Amino acid sequence: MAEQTVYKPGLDGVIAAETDISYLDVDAEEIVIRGYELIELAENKQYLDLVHLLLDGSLPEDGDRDALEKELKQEYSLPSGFFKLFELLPKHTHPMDALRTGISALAGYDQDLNDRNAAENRKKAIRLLAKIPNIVSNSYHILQGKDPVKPDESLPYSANFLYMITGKKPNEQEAAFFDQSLMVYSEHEMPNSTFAARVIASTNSDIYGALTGAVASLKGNLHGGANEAVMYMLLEGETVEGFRYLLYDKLKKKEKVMGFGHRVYMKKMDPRAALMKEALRELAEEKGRMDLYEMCEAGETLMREEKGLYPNLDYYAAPVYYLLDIPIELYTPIFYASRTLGLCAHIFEQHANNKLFRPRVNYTGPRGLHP
Ligand SMILES: CC(=O)SCCNC(=O)CCNC(=O)[C@H](O)C(C)(C)COP(=O)(O)OP(=O)(O)OC[C@H]1O[C@@H](n2cnc3c(N)ncnc32)[C@H](O)[C@@H]1OP(=O)(O)O
Ligand SMILES: O=C([O-])CC(=O)C(=O)O
Repeated sequence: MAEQTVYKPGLDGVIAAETDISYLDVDAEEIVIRGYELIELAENKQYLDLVHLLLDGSLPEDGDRDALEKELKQEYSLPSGFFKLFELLPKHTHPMDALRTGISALAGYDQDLNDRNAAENRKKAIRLLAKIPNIVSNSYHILQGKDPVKPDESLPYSANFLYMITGKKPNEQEAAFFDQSLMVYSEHEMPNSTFAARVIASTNSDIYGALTGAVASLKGNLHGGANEAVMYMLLEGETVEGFRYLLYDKLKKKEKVMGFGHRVYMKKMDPRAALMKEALRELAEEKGRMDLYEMCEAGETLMREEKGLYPNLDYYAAPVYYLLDIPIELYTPIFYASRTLGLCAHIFEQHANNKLFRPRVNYTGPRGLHP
């Protein structure tokens, strides 16, 4: 007789892996990343420190961060002729689709595609972390009929990413909030995209394939695509009253309100959203856009009172990106670019201790039919 197992729709609450990368401890309100707490890291460290933590196993010590940054800068450029790929795409292609195409294409340029020793894995991750911001920014510019923006090696890693997107050198505050957003987006245990990447990696498929699948997963508006959707909603609302009206209307029509709810946090605020809310307050004050902050707060209050739902990271990251002058279609690609870090760590872990993912089903169809 077949072994009896319990069916959990959406694998809700199911343990899918053993990992030493990260863990959401909802009761303790901690996002544990290799033993450290993500919010504390985001308040005190930089994205490159997290890169060092996730790829090299520890926070950087004297000189390590600079050395890492140097390695990344050496890998910024894309293979010659690579941008032609984006010239061939229809102009209305979404940047997430362009990114998916770009990552997939990188596989062909990797001479050691299936080499998986620790040194080679690290090299692949560095290459991807260096090149993906270039793909995100410049596939967008090319689709817009503009010239690509060359990376500026005089800028720190994340400031350069923001510069390649906007074409303007960010000031210190803008660069710091952008870097902080990359930190909070970098890794989050077992979301759909990480699971998708690990499922693909578990067939012994290569890192580019696993990352390509993860782009498709992260694009959906129940996952990463929500940050872009939040901003369109805020713009449609226009004012506090307009936004409240829009949200009431969505709730009345039983539509989901993007940026609220979370499979793991459920009825609690995502700790990362609280950090981005504070970033939004400071940026809004600086840029004279407290109206945007007030709209977001009004939405937060309404959703708590009406539905008992709390904001997730996407709700507050979206208006932060708006105030950083980032085009809305790039919000989800930026999330992905940052998450490349966590995804690489998970793919390496899957390859190092692999068991093919292959679950079973509860069959609900007919039997005994004949042609
Ligand atoms: C960084 C990130 O990727 S975070 C996630 C970003 N995604 C979003 O913001 C999209 C909006 N949120 C959602 O759709 C959900 O909260 C999810 C997908 C994130 C989590 O979903 P699940 O754990 O599967 O919960 P599910 O969608 O079944 O929701 C449970 C109940 O809460 C309601 N609910 C959950 N989120 C929302 C929401 N944002 N707006 C309105 N109602 C909601 C559902 O309608 C459902 O109600 P019901 O039981 O009366 O049918
Ligand atoms: O954990 C999840 O399901 C989604 C999420 O917040 C993330 O990927 O950052």
